[in-house]
Amino acid sequence: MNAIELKEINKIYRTDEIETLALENVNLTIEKGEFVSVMGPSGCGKSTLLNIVGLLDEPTSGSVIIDNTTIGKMSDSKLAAFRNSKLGFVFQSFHLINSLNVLDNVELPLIYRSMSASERQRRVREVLERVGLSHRLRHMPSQLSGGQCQRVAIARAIVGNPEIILADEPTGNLDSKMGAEVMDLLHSLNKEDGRTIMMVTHNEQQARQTDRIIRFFDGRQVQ
Ligand SMILES: Nc1ncnc2c1ncn2[C@@H]1O[C@H](COP(=O)(O)OP(=O)(O)OP(=O)(O)O)[C@@H](O)[C@H]1O
Repeated sequence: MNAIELKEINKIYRTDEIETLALENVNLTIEKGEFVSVMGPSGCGKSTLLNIVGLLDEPTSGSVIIDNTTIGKMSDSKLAAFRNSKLGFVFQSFHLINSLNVLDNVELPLIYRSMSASERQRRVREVLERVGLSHRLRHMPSQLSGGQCQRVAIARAIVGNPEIILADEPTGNLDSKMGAEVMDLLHSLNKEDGRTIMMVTHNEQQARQTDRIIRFFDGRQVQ
């Protein structure tokens, strides 16, 4: 079973003056339960790829298939609901809401689901326990270390129980010890919970610990 399939993906950014071919004929299959790294030099198209897989941007041509559903023309609300149920996002700079405490940040993806408040609270506490932050529920992001912020962000990414986690340089802003903790957590979400993970990274050592490295150069897959 495949979690992610890309077929003949091209992405061209057009402005008045220039056209940039950011992805060229990308074909990619990621199986359910795989942990894959995406590597390549700055500007080679990694973020563009992650945005397309994450349904945050559309390819210029080609097809995107997530969990056996071909993403065609869906209304914005259908697409948002699909994204919300299938995909969890983790970013380099955490993207937490600074004015909300840990509990409220993690609850956000559940707000639009038909779920009772008590069920939401139960689920939020469960995932915060999963990432080892049960003792920091009422802290604000500014009162947490970088590694803790990223663990809150991971809890938020998994609270809706998505099968796929997309991580864009998840340890890029962390020192090596905190980075290793975050990587351990991602590996356990993959091995123990069976989630598919696609991670962009510049860290060769972390990439080698994943099942497969996909390398890009100049918008093309090189192996
Ligand atoms: N909105 C945009 N408009 C025009 N060109 C863009 C846009 N976004 C990205 N590009 C171009 O597309 C190419 C791929 O960019 P992308 O951000 O995907 O690279 P990247 O591999 O993620 O780089 P980095 O490692 O530096 O984050 C680059 O040449 C970039 O300049």
